[in-house]
Amino acid sequence: MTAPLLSHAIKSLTDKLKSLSEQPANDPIIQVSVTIAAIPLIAWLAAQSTYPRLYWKGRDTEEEVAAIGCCTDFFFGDDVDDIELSEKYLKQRELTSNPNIRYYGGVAFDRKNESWPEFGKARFILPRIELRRSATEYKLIVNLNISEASLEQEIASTLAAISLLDNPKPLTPLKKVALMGRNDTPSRARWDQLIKQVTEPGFNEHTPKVVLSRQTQLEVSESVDPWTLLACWQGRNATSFQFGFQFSPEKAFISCTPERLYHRKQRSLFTEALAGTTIRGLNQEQDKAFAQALLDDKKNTHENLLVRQQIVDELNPLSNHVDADELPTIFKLSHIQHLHRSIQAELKAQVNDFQVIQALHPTPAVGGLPKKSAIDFIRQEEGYLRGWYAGACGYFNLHESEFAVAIRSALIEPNRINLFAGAGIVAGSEPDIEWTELENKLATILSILTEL
Ligand SMILES: C=C(O[C@@H]1C=C(C(=O)O)C=C[C@H]1O)C(=O)O
Ligand SMILES: [Mg+2]
Repeated sequence: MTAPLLSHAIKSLTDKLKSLSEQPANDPIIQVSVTIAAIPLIAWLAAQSTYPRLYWKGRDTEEEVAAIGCCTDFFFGDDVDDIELSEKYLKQRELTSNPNIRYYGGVAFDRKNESWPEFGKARFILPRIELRRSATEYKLIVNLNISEASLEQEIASTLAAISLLDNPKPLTPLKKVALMGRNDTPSRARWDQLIKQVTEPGFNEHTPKVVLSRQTQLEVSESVDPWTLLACWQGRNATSFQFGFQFSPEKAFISCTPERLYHRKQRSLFTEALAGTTIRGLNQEQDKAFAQALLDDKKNTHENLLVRQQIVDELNPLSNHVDADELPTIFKLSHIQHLHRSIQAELKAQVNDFQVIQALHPTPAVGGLPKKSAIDFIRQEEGYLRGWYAGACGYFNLHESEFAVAIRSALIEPNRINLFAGAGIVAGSEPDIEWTELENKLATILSILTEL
């Protein structure tokens, strides 16, 4: 049997929703779904006019999700602490035993500092409407939460959200942007000073790694559609996570990141150390030579080893056992290659996602070592607010959760694109080389946006 087209699917979803009032609900959170015919998710999302809009595609899975609207919105502003976050998380988890209910969102890089206003220190959404693809199966899903509203109210709100759905339109090709200006924070001169400070033996002795980053603001003559840009980016780095969160028309955060924070399946946890960078070669032979030089390089292998060490140390108290690759391998992207080590653990019973995030995030791949001293340095010296850049984005649910590290990311605003890139500064780091590494990390997105 072929899956019904969207309009038929919407009709049967509406019927299912209307009949909900005849059955008693087991859980306060109710999910209703129908199978639909194949549909391009990002094009569907770009055509919708409801906010928030979000998209998530895991790195090694055949699953992707586009979602709009809120059934429940957990927003944690500047005055929220980790204890409050964790309590809310646990309470919410108790509301459902359905493993298909997912909360999508993110946690800022620095939970003790100010963040971007609508994104907050953390924000998680149980969407009103989701479109999920699992391999070749597509589903239209709605979520209802009757813990705070009546079933009748929730059915009415969901039907109203469904009535606002728009049909997908093919994405129009992205036009190259006309660059009106570029502004880097920290500036090139300031970068040199910062690298000097961090590599100075007196500092390096107590803080062996700080991941310094830069915000590059591009002023553009025409606004760029974040979803079209994400779709193009996805085409260039298919082996990365791809995601985006847009809580209002004015701001969208998108990312095409290679880096996993963790993937949990029941109590099995998969994480990694991804750090150490070089460029791709122009041909296979040169590419291999760059990879080998990266594997042999002292500074880069040290950058990676510190991440491996810290992740293992953080996971040990939460786990029955932790296994980590002894030797790094190469992870290739369209313009750069990284050193990579896989790490696996079996979590102790009762360890929850929030504890895992608290322990791991931010890892020394984006923060530094020791965590506190590196983050303090970043907070005081970097000169801009990281917000969700280098934060943790993904989803959690009962049996499975997955979070990516939000690097290779951009905050899209009207007539402005903010790009972010960081580099691990350790003993032996040189300002010129690390600055060039930042440029290399932006090469893919810049090649999509500009004529470069
Ligand atoms: C911080 C970023 O990347 C991190 C830094 C790397 C490095 O310095 O070699 C490599 C991968 C990431 O761990 C970024 O891309 O913004
Ligand atoms: Mg590096």
